[in-house]
Amino acid sequence: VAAVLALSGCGGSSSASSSPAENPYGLIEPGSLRVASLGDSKPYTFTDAQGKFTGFDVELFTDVAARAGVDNVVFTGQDFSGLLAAVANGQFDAGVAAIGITDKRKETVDFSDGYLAGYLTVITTKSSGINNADGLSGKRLGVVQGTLQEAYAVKNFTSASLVRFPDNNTAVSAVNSGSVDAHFLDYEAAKSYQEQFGLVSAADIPSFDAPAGFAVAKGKTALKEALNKGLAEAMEDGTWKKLYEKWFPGSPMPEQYLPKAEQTATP
Ligand SMILES: NC(=O)CC[C@H](NC[C@@]1(O)OC[C@@H](O)[C@@H](O)[C@@H]1O)C(=O)O
Repeated sequence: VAAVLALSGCGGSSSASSSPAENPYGLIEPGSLRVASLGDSKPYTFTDAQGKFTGFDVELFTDVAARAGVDNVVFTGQDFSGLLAAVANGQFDAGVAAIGITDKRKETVDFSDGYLAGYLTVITTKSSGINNADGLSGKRLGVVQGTLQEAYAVKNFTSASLVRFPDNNTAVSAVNSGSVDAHFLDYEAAKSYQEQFGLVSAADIPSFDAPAGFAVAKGKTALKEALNKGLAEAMEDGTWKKLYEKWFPGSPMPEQYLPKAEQTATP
C-alpha cells in the first residue's frame, strides 16, 4: 500500500515527499518561495495598479531569493497582526514587510540580518493642532495591531487613547474621516500617505535598534543563511543602494548597508 500511496503522491504535503537535496530550504513548494506581505505600506511593500506586489522590501527580497537560487517568489497580503504567526505555523516560507527585528518577535520566528533602519512617524491633518508627541495628549491615535508603533505608543504615549486597526488603509481613512486624530506608522509609508491626502507629520521616532529583517520559521537555518548570504552580496555590490535610491529618493541613507568601500571609517 505504501508503494501505491507514494506513487500516487498522496503521501502528505509536497515538501514532505521531496528529498532534502531537492528542497534544501524546506520550502512549502520546492522551487518557490511563499511570502506573507502587506499591500498598503508603500513604498516598502504594496500592490501596484495591476495588483502586483512591489516596493523596496519586495524587490530586495526578490533579488536576494534569486541569489539563493529561487526565482519564483509569490507574495500574499496578510494583516500585520497575524503575519508572524502565519510564518511560524508554516503557512508561508517568509514574512517581508518592514518587520523590525526584536527579541519578543524572535520568540515566534527567526530573522535574517537587518536590511533597513529608520523612523516611526505620527501623521495627522493640518487642522488637528498636533505638532509633536506631547500634542497627542487626550487625542485618539491610530496604530496597526502588532506593530512596534503599537508597543511604543502603549509605553510612551500614555495620555493618548489608542485605536487599533488591522492595516494602514483603514487607519488613514479614519484620520481623514476624523474618527481618529492621528496615525502612527513607518516613516516612508507616512510620507506616501501625506502626499496622497495632504496630511502632515507630527513626530519622527528613531527605530534604529530594530532594523527590518526577513522573518522565517524557527529552525529554517539553511533558508536563513541563504538569505543572509544574498543580502550581504546585494549590499556589497550596490544593489541595496540602487533600490534605496529608487524607492526612498532624498531620504537619509543608513551607511551600514552600503558597499564597504563607501562606508566612512567609524570615528
Ligand atoms: N509593515 C509594518 O506595518 C511594520 C511596522 C513596523 N516597522 C518598523 C521598522 O521595521 O520599519 C523599517 C525601519 O524603519 C525599521 O527601523 C523599523 O523598526 C514594525 O516592524 O512593527
